[in-house]
Amino acid sequence: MRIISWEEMQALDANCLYFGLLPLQLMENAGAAIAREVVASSPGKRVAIVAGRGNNGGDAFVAARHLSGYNATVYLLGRSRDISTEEARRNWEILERLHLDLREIKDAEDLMLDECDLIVDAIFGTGVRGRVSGLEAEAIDAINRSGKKVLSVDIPSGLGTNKAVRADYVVTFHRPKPDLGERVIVADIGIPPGAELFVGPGDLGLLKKRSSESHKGDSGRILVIGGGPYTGAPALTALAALRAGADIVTVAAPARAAKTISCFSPNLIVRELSEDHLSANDLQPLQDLIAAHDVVVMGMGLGRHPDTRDAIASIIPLAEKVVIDADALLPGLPLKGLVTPHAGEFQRISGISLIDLDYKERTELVRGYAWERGVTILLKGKVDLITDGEIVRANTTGNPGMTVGGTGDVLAGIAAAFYARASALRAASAAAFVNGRAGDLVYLEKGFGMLATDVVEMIPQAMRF
Ligand SMILES: NC(=O)C1=CN([C@@H]2O[C@H](COP(=O)(O)OP(=O)(O)OC[C@H]3O[C@@H](n4cnc5c(N)ncnc54)[C@H](O)[C@@H]3O)[C@@H](O)[C@H]2O)[C@@H](O)CC1
Ligand SMILES: [K+]
Repeated sequence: MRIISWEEMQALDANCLYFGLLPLQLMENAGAAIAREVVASSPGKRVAIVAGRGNNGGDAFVAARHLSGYNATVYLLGRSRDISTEEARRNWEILERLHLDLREIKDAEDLMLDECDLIVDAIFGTGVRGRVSGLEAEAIDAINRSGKKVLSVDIPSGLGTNKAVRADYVVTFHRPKPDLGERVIVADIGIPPGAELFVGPGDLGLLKKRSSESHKGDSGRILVIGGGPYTGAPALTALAALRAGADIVTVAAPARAAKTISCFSPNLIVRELSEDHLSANDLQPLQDLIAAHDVVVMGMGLGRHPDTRDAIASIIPLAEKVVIDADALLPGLPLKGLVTPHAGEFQRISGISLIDLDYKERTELVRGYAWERGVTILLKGKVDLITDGEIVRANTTGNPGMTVGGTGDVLAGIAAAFYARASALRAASAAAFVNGRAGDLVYLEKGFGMLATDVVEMIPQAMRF
């Protein structure tokens, strides 16, 4: 089973909530799973549950309720009025009303661990931060000194800090996590595969955060190489990248197009290339520009001049991170980074037709192609498909109004901005979600009268939750 990182698990939790799977439901399943393991492994009927005031404790409150027939005592470290989450509080209150054996303790000496057959450790889960001291540290020491069998809920409490529980085994939820040691039981808590497949707001949390001390350029410098016969497309990409949080966006465009692009917005920095189409003559200045940016996004509005094809072939290998879109999607060219075709463009580069195939068949073909070429593909469609050849994600935001010209250019800009802050797979997943959601928000106001520029303006709102 694939190990999931803690931050991925947090993102998954956020997506579960977005899809309507409430934390209280997951907590019920988590607590029931803990109780099942207690029944399966406890040497006797006396169980001491040592709980903190967060959701890790909440899982254990649920477990206590499921342990009828057991002699369970719940020790809450601190006061019940300091329980920090709604879900944990609600479960505590049920236990209170039903008169289970509950003890709110101020001192670790009040833990009667000698009397039990098994300790359930639910002091901290993934929410532990900083140093552990005071009552919690003393309780961890008491558990470690007890000589009793210890079952930790989700993780050994305090793992990764100055003080941690030494667990005999850990019941963790949904998937194995890193650093849990050898005796780990993975409990299903009712998160279906779709919650991992479909992109949601949790994926935005996987982009590297902007820190409060960040400097100009820290959040991404994006170079758009586009324009020629068309000028609107690269401008949309550039503006979308800015709205998605990039610090600096430069558009490098053929001479005449560059002049028009400059007129679209004073926010754009535009560099003029030498001719009226991209050609090998511009490789030197482009090489310098590429080195000065984190991500290159190219193809929008470039046209099909034969010189342009050769120039694209030379540029792609120069960029460390590149988003390849539109007119840069040509057969026989090198591929790298993130490739963003619709089904027709996918056929053009790969020779693979996706027409009349069902979702599964399409997914397998696209995943296989991404694997073979060593790239991440964002296949745009009614349901967007994102894959790096191993992991497959899907996005369902967006609406038929988005068939208006330019929304693909917007998506490429968002993807480039996010790519500066994450892997191609994470960037493409979050970008597909945000682009579609921005379109959905515009649709509420403007219906099918939406323009790609409206979608650009809605990006910041689509990123807020
Ligand atoms: N959807 C979800 O998020 C799910 C979460 N679940 C459980 O929720 C846990 C995470 O819950 P929480 O985020 O509430 O966090 P925790 O329960 O791990 O801990 C947070 C609590 O500890 C306190 N705390 C943190 N660091 C401290 C320190 N160094 N010293 C003293 N107190 C400290 C916080 O103020 C807060 O009260 C998971 O490990 C798992 O057990 C499960 O219910 C399943 C679903
Ligand atoms: K724990």
